Amino acid sequence: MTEKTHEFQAEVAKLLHIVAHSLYSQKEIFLRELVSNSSDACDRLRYAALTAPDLIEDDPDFKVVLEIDKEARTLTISDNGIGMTEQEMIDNLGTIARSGTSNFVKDLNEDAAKDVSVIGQFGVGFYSSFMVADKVTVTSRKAGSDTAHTWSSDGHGSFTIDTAERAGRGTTIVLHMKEDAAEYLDPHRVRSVVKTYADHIALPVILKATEEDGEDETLNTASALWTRPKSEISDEQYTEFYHHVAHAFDTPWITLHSKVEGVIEYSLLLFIPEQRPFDLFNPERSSKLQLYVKRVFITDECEELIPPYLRFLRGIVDSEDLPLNVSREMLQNNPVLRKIRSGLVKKVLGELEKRASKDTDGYLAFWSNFGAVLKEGIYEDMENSDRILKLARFHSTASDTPISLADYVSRMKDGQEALYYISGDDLNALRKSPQIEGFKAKGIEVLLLDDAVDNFWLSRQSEFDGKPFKSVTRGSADLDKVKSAEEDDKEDTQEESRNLSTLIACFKTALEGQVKDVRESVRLTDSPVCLVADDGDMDIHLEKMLKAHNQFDGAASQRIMEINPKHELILKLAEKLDQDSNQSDVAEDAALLLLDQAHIVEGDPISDPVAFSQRMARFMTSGL
Ligand SMILES: Nc1ncnc2c1ncn2[C@@H]1O[C@H](COP(=O)(O)OP(=O)(O)OP(=O)(O)O)[C@@H](O)[C@H]1O
Repeated sequence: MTEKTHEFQAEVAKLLHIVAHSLYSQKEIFLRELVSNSSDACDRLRYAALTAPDLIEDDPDFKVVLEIDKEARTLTISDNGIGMTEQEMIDNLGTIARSGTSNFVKDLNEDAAKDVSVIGQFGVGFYSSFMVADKVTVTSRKAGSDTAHTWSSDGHGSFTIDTAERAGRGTTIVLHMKEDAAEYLDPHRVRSVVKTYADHIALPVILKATEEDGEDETLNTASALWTRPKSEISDEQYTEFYHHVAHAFDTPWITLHSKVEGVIEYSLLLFIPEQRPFDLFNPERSSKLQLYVKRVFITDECEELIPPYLRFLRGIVDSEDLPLNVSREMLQNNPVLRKIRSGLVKKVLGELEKRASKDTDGYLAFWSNFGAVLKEGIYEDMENSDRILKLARFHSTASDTPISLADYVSRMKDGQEALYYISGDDLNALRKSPQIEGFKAKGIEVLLLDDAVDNFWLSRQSEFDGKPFKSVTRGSADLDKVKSAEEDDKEDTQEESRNLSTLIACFKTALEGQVKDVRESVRLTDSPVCLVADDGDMDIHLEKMLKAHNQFDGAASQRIMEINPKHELILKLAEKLDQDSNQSDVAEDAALLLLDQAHIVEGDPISDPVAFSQRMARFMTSGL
């Protein structure tokens, strides 16, 4: 066969340009990436060989071999893993296949990209070779096949594929080192890089002797990290293992390493990242936790291992009880896995509870990264919803930092019976909502729920600590039971409400068909009017959110317009009407203007902008 030339996918070409020109000082990570890929390739073959043992019969000892050739200026990384077919090389080494990653690269600007911790998140992986090499060849033979192919590229726009010879299965990568990367042709340097970044790799990483009479040297400990005693594992080794399993660059916030013994037996080494992975909100909500059985990697796509609301966890679980030849189908509804899953959930929630009380700042940072995901558990995991609710933190009118519901309850006023909240998607807008004015004036705290997921769990969880959740944009505000510091005197209120009855009647006529009712408000102090939902209707913001997600198919409920009985505008209008009943045209204009204004405050469109502006002009003219 003759050599065939292929163009890189546009995003790969862009990525390669960024990688080759990266100012990143830790170029040595290329070796970690390549050794890590080799180790993954061996893991995958070990798994495949459980059902097809002849795949590895001729060469059963998995290993990665490094070879330095100073004269040729090459560093070679070989493995006897699963290998790649011609098509797999084209796909894996010419495109970015992982979902979400491609778009991420497309939108990446070069300045941000110089920071490898940004590009590292989506796995620059194999392509990091071009940080140190100006030419890379990959020769691979798939296990079970007798043909091999060589992929070759200088990283500029295209690569070639040709047929090749390779003695056995596996992959060999030859890096032709750049002038400024000569240090990686020095055995000392290679040894130290492997020690630092790949000591946790569970198979031997061997450096071939450079001299005829020298001896090959195994550079790493070569046993699965989680099988070693905790006391023998340094923080750095944990972090490196985390980088390997999570394809991440940050330092884990929490590392959980333990062995569970009893009816079922398993080891776990779990991490909670410090930074939010870029694909956390992918619609699949899939977990990346790796499942091993007796040290053999089985899969990193096991939905049964951990619920989606803990999908930010990284790491491994190694079971002693599952059979080695467990198939993906057997993992579904498996009682052993169910027990492991429940154990993992308890362990993680327990650790989060500990941190929430001991490390408030760390916990709040965790919460801002992963809180919106963890909250999914409040409605998905009935068994643990109370625990998760206690772990949840929320913005509120009384605090600049998010608070717990226990904090909220401890600050409830005498006579206050509910936990009040307002939901929406813009925290700043929520803070300024007219519906919370009266609560603020009475010193009653209101939770500001600005995550879309809040509306979901609220539909399942009606109370906390025996007290109901109540939306401030729905139903009556029942603020009367709570006294503020300087409560207005009662007679005054009665006087004013008497004066408003004509105005309210006039407003009702003017807004017929547009609102369900017009009534006096106890929740307003500064704004003249606001809209609220009737007791039996859907909360305003919930309805809005469902509409935005095309999940609302009922007829929109009409709102109640509440008017502020102490607002100057309302009082003046009422006075005018009481003095001269011919002023009802003015009151009608005012009603329509105020309704439009209330819609604007809610961030909703107004039904007739032309009529609105004409009315506004009339009103302003009459005021001049
Ligand atoms: N030594 C190897 N043997 C077999 N397949 C390999 C080898 N190296 C790379 N691959 C294949 O190429 C793909 C792309 O590798 P690359 O390092 O770019 O990304 P990755 O390993 O999937 O993710 P990450 O970069 O985050 O580690 C791998 O998923 C794997 O399928």
